[in-house]
Amino acid sequence: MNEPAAYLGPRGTFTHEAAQALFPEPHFQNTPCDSIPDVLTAVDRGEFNFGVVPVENAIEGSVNLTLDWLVHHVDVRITGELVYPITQNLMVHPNHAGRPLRGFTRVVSHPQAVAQCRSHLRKHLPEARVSYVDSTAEAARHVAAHPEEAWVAIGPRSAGALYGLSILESGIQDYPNNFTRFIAVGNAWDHPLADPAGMKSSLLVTLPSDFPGALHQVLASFARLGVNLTRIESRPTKKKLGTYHFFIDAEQGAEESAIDKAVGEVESRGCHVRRLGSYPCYSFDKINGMRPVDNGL
Ligand SMILES: O=C(O)C(=O)C[C@]1(C(=O)O)C=C[C@@H](O)C=C1
Repeated sequence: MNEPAAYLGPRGTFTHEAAQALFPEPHFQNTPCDSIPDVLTAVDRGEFNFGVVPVENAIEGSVNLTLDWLVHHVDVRITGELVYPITQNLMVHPNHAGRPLRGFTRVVSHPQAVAQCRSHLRKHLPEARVSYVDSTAEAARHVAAHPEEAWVAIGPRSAGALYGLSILESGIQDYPNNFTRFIAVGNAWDHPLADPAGMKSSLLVTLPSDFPGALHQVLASFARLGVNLTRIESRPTKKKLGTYHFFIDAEQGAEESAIDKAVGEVESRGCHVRRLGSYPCYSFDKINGMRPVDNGL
């Protein structure tokens, strides 16, 4: 059928790997976009039925660009989630593979990837300047395109293989349990390979005004109805300093209507609640025992 699914590209990003797990080829055709806003906007406009973007990392936390774009620029449904293992690698043009680490002048990567390796970089590449690009695979492509420069890219092994880089070091993230949560957006689809580990609902809650206990009351409604919240994240409304939207992820338990009841209560207190989607959650190791995608390289 070859249904196209958009992902944060170019080929070889972690998001590409996540997209391949969520939307396996040949049934789907994973198609790169240049940035997270491009993926979300293309899905919002109906140019793609499906899209995949990162939303949270175990070390660095939220991918704010994804959260903000979901709130302010598009109206797309979250339709699935994948928690995927992240191994960061230091990769260089083969011309420089024998150079000592301190001889490299520039580190190129996505801000999330750099942040996941901050101590490692301070220790081993203290003099190198950092240049940020829109994805780790873009960083690999950039380093490959400048063989005359002593630059390193941080990113997945698959990007290194795709753009002809040598791996100098693997697993350079500062903490071992590095995972990123990716979301699928757009239309619902049946994942052909796996049973989900569970179901979640994502909600965007905006308080009517700031008064003592406002957020407490919201959380109390979920607690009273026995709804387990797995995440709460605030982002500025961008309208006034000190005002926030709250992203709340709620586990869908046995009592299916509990979330609806909690949302009803919260709305009756004057809060605005936008439902971002109810969706199945996949964990990479549980997708039919698959190992991390190697992009067939
Ligand atoms: O640049 C990539 O490879 C991406 O897929 C983006 C991204 C992110 O934004 O979090 C995805 C996973 C890793 O946490 C690092 C970067």
